[in-house]
Amino acid sequence: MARTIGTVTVVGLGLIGSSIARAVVAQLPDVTVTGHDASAGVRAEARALGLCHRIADDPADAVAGADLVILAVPVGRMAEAARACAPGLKPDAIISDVGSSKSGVGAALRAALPDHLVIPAHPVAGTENSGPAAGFATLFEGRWCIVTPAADAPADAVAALTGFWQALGARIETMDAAHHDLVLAVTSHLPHLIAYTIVGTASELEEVTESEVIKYSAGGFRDFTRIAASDPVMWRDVFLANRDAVLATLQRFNEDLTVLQQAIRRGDGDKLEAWFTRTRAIRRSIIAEGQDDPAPDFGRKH
Ligand SMILES: NC(=O)C1=CN([C@@H]2O[C@H](COP(=O)(O)OP(=O)(O)OC[C@H]3O[C@@H](n4cnc5c(N)ncnc54)[C@H](O)[C@@H]3O)[C@@H](O)[C@H]2O)C=CC1
Ligand SMILES: O=C(O)C(=O)Cc1ccc(O)cc1
Repeated sequence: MARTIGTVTVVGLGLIGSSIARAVVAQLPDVTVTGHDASAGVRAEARALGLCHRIADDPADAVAGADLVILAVPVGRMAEAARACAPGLKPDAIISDVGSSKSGVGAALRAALPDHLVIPAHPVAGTENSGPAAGFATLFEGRWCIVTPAADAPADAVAALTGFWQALGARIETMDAAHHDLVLAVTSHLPHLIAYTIVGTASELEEVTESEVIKYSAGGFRDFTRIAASDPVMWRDVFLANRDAVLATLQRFNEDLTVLQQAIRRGDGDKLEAWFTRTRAIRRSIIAEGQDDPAPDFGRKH
């Protein structure tokens, strides 16, 4: 018989956890959602916002009876969150997460819960904001959710988890955790590192006063400041967890940056123009395939 998910517990009620809770309430009227957060202040805020059917103070109590438990805490906190839930878990519960890196998180969760089924996942959707008030029910609509099951994960459980994310509006891709980490190092982690770098560099340049940074930040720099406002704890953990893939990607990036630096120094306009023509074609092909951001202004609206 196909697995059904009637009760879900979300552990960690920040941007992503609160968005899951809101989306379940909005999209899955037959599913009961319970929430827990280690912070008493966040639990109080979640209660005031009416995010879940129930908010539990104790993690083991929160997961009692849950068919699906989703850990939505920073990557470096996943294992301790799982251990705190362990005494209350149903033997056949599916344990999943939303962490931005997958190999290390999967290994940590399986080590923390050796007798339970762990199916890691990553909704590739978010904003630079954090906390329970920042979430919204439509966050996952039209966005990818990458699921990284172990090769021997039961098919009915994988289908139940992917069906859950599809019900929240997500598109599903299944891949190996190591491949996920390499892809996301390029498409998400490196861009965040570049944004953190460029905003820090600009503020440290003595001739550019802080007021000038603000005054002239209407262009591309403004987009970098949005990304560089992302949660420091979350991103510290992502870079520590996805160290190898980020360092490999950064090596390639530095080599390419040196090529462009050399072209500028040598006055090699052909090289620069050819490079920029190629990158423009990449952007245009992404748009032609309908792969561009379905909500381009989402970061500013919420
Ligand atoms: N922010 C984003 O755009 C995205 C984030 N992610 C991933 O989602 C996860 C959560 O990120 P956000 O929701 O943005 O963070 P957030 O900072 O908004 O929320 C995290 C929450 O986890 C709670 N928490 C920390 N340790 C805990 C523990 N041991 N037990 C219970 N609660 C605990 C915190 O009190 C906080 O309320 C991270 O793993 C991140 O990598 C995934 C996709 C997008
Ligand atoms: O705000 C942005 O531009 C993002 O890139 C959001 C984001 C952050 C982390 C993820 O793992 C997935 C999406």
